[in-house]
Amino acid sequence: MRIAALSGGVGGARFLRGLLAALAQPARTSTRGPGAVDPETVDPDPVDEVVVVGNTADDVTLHGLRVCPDLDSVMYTLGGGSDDERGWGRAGESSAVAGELGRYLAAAGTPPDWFTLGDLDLATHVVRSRVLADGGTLTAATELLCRRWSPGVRLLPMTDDRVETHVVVDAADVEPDGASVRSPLAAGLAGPGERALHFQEWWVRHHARPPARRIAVAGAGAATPAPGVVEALTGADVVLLPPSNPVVSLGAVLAVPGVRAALRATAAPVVGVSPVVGGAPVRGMADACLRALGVPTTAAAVAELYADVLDGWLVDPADAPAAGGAGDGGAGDGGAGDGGPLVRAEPLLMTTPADAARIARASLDLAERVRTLDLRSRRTASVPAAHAALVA
Ligand SMILES: O=c1nc2n(C[C@H](O)[C@H](O)[C@H](O)CO)c3cc(O)ccc3cc-2c(=O)[nH]1
Repeated sequence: MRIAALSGGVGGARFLRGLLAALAQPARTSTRGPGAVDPETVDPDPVDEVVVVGNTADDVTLHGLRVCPDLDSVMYTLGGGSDDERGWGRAGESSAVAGELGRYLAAAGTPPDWFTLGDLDLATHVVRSRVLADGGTLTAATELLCRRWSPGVRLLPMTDDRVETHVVVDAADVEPDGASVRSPLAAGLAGPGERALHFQEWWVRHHARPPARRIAVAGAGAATPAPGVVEALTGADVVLLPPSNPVVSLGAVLAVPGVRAALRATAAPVVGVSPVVGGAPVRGMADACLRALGVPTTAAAVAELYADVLDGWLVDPADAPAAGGAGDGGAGDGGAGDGGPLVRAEPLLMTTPADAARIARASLDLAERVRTLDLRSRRTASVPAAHAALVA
């Protein structure tokens, strides 16, 4: 079995860690007792490969280094080197270089005090930037970095082209200063009385507080999928959409037209896990991003963003009555309507690795159920307008 997944940062990475744990366990419990494995209970369809297509629209160039937060979150988390408490970067990190950089740049009047690159993490960005400066691709850099981490998946950037999410805000809400990110991709995004902020500046520096008038995944419209991405999605037996941010993470991956086209074309069941539980994002500030698109923070509204690609939708029991879609009458099934994906309920708060493994197993079970039913006709023919509007 070949599994392909799209991913953002921490939410996607933790789901994927659960997926690998679930795949490492026998599918059913032996009748001979805990720990024993009956030959007939071993999963008859072993997993050949898991390919992860990572979001690169959060990427930012700082101090001349290309930083790829979402690819790194997946790589560190699956490679056992992430700082799980903080949610990003390396475990056991220090910040001596950042401190010294701060002293140099404060003297120049441009303190970069809102985005910290740790000492260990810096090595990752140096290696990546060196590959890129030598004319290599982000795919090649990612492959090289993953050789050190052995994440247990094939990690691919969504594209080798430069794509960056920018958030257009009211100019009166944010004063420009020397610590702002400058990016050539911001050109032309802001109209009169507006300012385009690099996503990291809006998210990390301003905590997503300045209301977003628009969110633009700049460069996506002209970008092509990185080598292997289309093949992984069209050749997969199952495609999973983890509980990542549906706008700036999975929305950005799907903003690359060839990626969305591959998902629309794949014969594999596409199953998503809701990032919204009880009307609130499970982590991060996804509600601020959804608001910019005019989309309510509900599991049903997020499913609508994926309506042209989604066959199965895992929601929390708290959201099941309102989740829409089609139920199949199975245990834990929360759907009721006629159209849309097959909806199933499963507690989605991912507090422990065991929760992540259980949720991943439930998503694979739902994919299996989708496979036995003919649900592809429930997908919509056109790309949902709110997601289409992200492409710039
Ligand atoms: O809130 C922060 N998030 C930081 N993040 C997290 C991050 O940029 C965002 O949370 C994600 O991009 C959103 O998915 C980093 C990620 C990296 O890979 C490398 C460095 C950082 C630094 C910060 C930081 O200083 N503050």
